[in-house]
Amino acid sequence: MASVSLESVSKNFGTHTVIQGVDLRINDGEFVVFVGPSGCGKSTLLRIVAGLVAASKGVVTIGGEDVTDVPASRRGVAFVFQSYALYPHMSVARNIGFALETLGMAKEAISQKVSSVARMLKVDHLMDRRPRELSGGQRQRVAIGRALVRQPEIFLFDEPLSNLDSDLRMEMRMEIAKLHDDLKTTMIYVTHDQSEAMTLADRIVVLNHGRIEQVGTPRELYHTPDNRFVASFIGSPRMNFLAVSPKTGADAGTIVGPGNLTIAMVANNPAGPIAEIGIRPEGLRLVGADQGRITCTLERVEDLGHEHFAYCRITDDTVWVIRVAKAPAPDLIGQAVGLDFTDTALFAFTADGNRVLLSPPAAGQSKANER
Ligand SMILES: Nc1ncnc2c1ncn2[C@@H]1O[C@H](COP(=O)(O)OP(=O)(O)OP(=O)(O)O)[C@@H](O)[C@H]1O
Repeated sequence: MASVSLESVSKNFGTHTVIQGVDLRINDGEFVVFVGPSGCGKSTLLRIVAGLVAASKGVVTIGGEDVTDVPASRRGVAFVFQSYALYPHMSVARNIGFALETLGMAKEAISQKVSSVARMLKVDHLMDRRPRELSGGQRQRVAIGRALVRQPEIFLFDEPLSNLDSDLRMEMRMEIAKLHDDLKTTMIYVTHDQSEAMTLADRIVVLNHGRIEQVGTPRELYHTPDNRFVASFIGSPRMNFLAVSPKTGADAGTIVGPGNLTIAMVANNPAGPIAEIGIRPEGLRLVGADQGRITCTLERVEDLGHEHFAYCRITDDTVWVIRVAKAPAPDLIGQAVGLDFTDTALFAFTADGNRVLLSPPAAGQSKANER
């Protein structure tokens, strides 16, 4: 096991800066997931840790040792790619054991290690097959087996499950979580998939334009995002937002918005005026037109079986999504409805996207339950 630290790491490809001054410490045995929009630099950052891409600036440390100039093969890391990258002409057994062959390990020892890894990953009945004779899930298990057999200090996964269908993804996700529980090896994992990030990670790193927006546990990011970017990125369906105007003068201490919305707030917030509020789909309740705190038009309902999503138009360019347990009556579509919520469900943001508190935290309240 090993810790990883990145200090002021940047990467340029020509004039294009892809990673900008990243500082990050990953603890021994931790499972850290990188998320962020396409092209934000997740894979590049992972490759910098692996040594497959050289940082333009900064220092990479693994297990306390500066490895910035150490080649990938001597960093004690194993990489699992989205594309599996198996050797097509080799059997499953040779694919898994090949790295040990190149190290010059004795045949008998390789065979024992390969068998034990193959049993663990449930591919021991496929040892003589070639990769083309395997399903996507089986190929990914072999790719993980190939990494596992080397007993690396750190596992790096770059979207390992994105070629699999949703059932297999779920199954493999549970197996990767179990692997981490059993081995307790440091793992860094890149994904586009929210549920993978939320369920696998000890901590999630949210990247945007090559910078870290926030690092935290899945719960911290969901309940106490630092800014609008993280608030909108974490959560599916995403948080609802609405532009609002804080009142001044005699009415200071209230925000007003469309649909007769009025919200009490701290007057003269030191971080700057509140420009936008946010609320998650489960923080809203659909009620009668004149019973809610905001009036809107019910436009559409999606039925997912166990839950429903109602889409309500608040203004010409704002539609909110509400998670409802029971589908509203079909004749309500196109009609005015009300939305109710408590202030504790609200998030507030300044015009430059920083999150601010609507009311001062109660004495002794921690960041984890701050809203
Ligand atoms: N070898 C390279 N040469 C030039 N530009 C590159 C190279 N590798 C990556 N990039 C650019 O760096 C940026 C970040 O790419 P990267 O693959 O790290 O993003 P990502 O967040 O993993 O994206 P995705 O989620 O789409 O896989 C992109 O703009 C990409 O085009």
